[in-house]
Amino acid sequence: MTLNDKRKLIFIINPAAKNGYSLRIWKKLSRQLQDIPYEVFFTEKTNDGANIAKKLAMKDSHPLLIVAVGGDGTIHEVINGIMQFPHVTIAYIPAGSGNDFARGFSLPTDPMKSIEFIEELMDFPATLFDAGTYTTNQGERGFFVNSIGAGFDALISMRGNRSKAKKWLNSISLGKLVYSYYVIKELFCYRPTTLTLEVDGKKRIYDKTWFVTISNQQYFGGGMKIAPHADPRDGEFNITVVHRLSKIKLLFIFMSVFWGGHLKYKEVDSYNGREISIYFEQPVRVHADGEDISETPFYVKILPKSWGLIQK
Ligand SMILES: Nc1ncnc2c1ncn2[C@@H]1O[C@H](COP(=O)(O)OP(=O)(O)OP(=O)(O)O)[C@@H](O)[C@H]1O
Repeated sequence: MTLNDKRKLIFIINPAAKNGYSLRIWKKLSRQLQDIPYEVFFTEKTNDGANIAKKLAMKDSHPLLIVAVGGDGTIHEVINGIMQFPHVTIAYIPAGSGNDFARGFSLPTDPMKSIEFIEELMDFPATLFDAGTYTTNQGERGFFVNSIGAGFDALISMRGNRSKAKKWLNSISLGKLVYSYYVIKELFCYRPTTLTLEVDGKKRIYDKTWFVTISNQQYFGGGMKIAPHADPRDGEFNITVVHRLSKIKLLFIFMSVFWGGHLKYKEVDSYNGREISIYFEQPVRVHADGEDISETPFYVKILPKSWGLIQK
């Protein structure tokens, strides 16, 4: 890279992530950045992260380093904005409640440590990672980098994200309690249904399915190791299906996901794939990187080494 090719540094900040923690972190970070030129943009509502990133990428063909500051929802939006713009590289400062992106891509979870290595490595070659692309029957399209999933987990994630209680529980660092509440509540109402997957041309049918998760990296749900064998650089997804089990056993297996112990149960199936169609007999909710997007059916495909991240 020549001097002219040095990346322009741009921050996109979600000031609302983790109930304002993100904005407090940014105030600290900006003091550290006093000698470096940069531009900064703040999101105001859902999807601003993607729209701001896309506008910047389209406007400027100079190499850009866009640093997302916020939670998993923020990095999800920013990456959606820059996919297919190879002159844009991504960096990330974790300032949300879940931190699955930081865990899954081996980034420090401490924002101050993150800014130090971003400053140090901002003009070095980026590491290229896989992403997934999805298309639903309703016509929604987009990208994901952590995981996409349908069924019980997507319903919990939608209920939790929309919950008003999450805001004030986040302010006392107990935001995750909201999800535990909805797990127990929905457990009594949820009706598992038949899932048909077509994975790289091969059909697989699962009756009484609770959920399917298609993972690019290991973590989801704020630190649960749903896909211990997923690797975001291997050109494949790791698929996890949980089916045919009682509510009590689901709770037990659910807890074992925190250390990846769920794979030993016969009701949990796990294998790799690149191109997958997902159909449930009764439509169920779908999340992409923990954000509610639509309902089934939908189709996903791996995009190997399709975006660059500054990584230590
Ligand atoms: N200024 C804003 N005010 C309110 N919501 C915003 C604002 N900017 C962005 N958002 C929305 O906030 C939502 C949550 O953001 P994000 O996921 O980054 O934080 P979080 O929920 O605290 O963290 P995590 O997803 O890691 O648990 C996103 O869906 C995003 O679209």
